[in-house]
Amino acid sequence: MSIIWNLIIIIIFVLFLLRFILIKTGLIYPLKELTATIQDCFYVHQYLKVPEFNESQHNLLYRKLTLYLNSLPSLQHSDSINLLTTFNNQNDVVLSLQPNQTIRDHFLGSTLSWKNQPEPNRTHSFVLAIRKADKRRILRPYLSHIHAIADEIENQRNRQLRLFITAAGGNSRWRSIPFTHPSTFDTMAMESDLKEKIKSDLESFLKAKQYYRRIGRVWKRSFLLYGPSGTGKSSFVAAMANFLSYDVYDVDLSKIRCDSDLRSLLLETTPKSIVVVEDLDRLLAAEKSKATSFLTMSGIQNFMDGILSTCCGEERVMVFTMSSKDRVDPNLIRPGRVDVHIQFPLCDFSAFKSLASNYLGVREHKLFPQVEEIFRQGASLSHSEIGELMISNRNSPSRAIKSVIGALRTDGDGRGTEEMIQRQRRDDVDESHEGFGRVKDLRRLYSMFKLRNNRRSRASISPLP
Ligand SMILES: Nc1ncnc2c1ncn2[C@@H]1O[C@H](COP(=O)(O)OP(=O)(O)OP(=O)(O)O)[C@@H](O)[C@H]1O
Ligand SMILES: [Mg+2]
Repeated sequence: MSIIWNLIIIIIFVLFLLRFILIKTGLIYPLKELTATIQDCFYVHQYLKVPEFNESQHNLLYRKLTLYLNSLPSLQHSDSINLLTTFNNQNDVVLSLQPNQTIRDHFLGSTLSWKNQPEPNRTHSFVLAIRKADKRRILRPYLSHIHAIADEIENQRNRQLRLFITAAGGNSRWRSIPFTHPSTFDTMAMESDLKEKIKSDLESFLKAKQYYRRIGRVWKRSFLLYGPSGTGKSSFVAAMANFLSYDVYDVDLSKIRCDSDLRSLLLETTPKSIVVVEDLDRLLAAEKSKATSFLTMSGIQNFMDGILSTCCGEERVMVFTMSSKDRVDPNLIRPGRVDVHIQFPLCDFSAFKSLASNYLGVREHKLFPQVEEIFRQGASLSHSEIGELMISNRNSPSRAIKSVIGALRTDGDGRGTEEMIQRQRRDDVDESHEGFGRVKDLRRLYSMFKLRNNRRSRASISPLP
């Protein structure tokens, strides 16, 4: 009896070992193929051909089939496949069947196989082998399934992001233009840990529909980006939109007359979008000073809570930017209303190196130790100021870095700050006719003064519980 038990244990062990080896070496896939081919021998098949051309015209079904078959997970296990990039998006690598390659698919419990068959006139056809017994039951639903999946892939690929802006005149309508901002998380000069945290926060948000439903919360995530002017808050919003493939709705509160205007604007936004309110602190201060404003604090809070958005779909990200958290009512940015606070500090040495690598293509330079020393002494400028110097001297990295050193030095002993203030004053005159221009510039001046005292603040993300 014990011999039989030992034998059983040995057989189980050998089977496990064999399975492990097959999986590790990838031999499991050709083996599965072989079993499926042997099984197929016991069925009678019908062959249906989908040619690339219908007389001289492109066959639409062939095109959709190409998209569908290239998306099948089983394609990844094939011995050899073509790797292609699409015209629209060069980062989008697609797999494709090679001539005479066969791929299996499973649908409603049936196994089907497709062969990419070259034709004599340099065109191709896909040939479907379907079991005769299954044809009546599955052929129609299978073709509809192929159409649906191909359409979905096509929509995803062709999706052109749009930027919606509040139309002038206060009639609460959005106007949209293609959103082509090139900013991505890769081009943002900020701490890499912070970037990774934000990316994984956004990724886990995307997957959390059921979770939000279960805990009874609106499926949205709110971010507060705060920091001095030119430190990348707006670029970061664009990077988020590109990362998530979301449209951007830029809410200009100065054009909103009352709470109901704000409500109807929000109701007109679509799911999978980022709703942005820039310079919230400045706008709130301006609203307060207005003699007659029908936009109330509770209206703004309801808007931020996104309660209204539940009736027209969820999956929204809301972003508020401001120069400093200190000047707004803490209740406005309390946990639950704003989930993640991200600080955008002035440029430090590590951000300078990212900018130099991005704008000038230099990762190391003999002037870097000098730059580091100046940063260590407390000098700093905004990313946009340093970026501008680099762009205007992009043909000579040494000149660019020297001009940054010069700007940091002048700023360090105070002359730069004065110069910048003068420059701001000139801008002030130019912009003062534009509603909030003066308030914005005063804010910029304020950040220039702060610049001298508070250079070395580090980037931080503070997710609220
Ligand atoms: N962290 C950064 N990384 C890379 N580029 C940056 C960064 N910060 C700013 N820039 C560059 O500086 C310019 C201005 O940045 P941006 O408009 O995003 O700043 P901001 O914080 O929104 O300023 P403001 O508060 O005045 O609106 C952009 O062209 C951007 O390319
Ligand atoms: Mg901005």
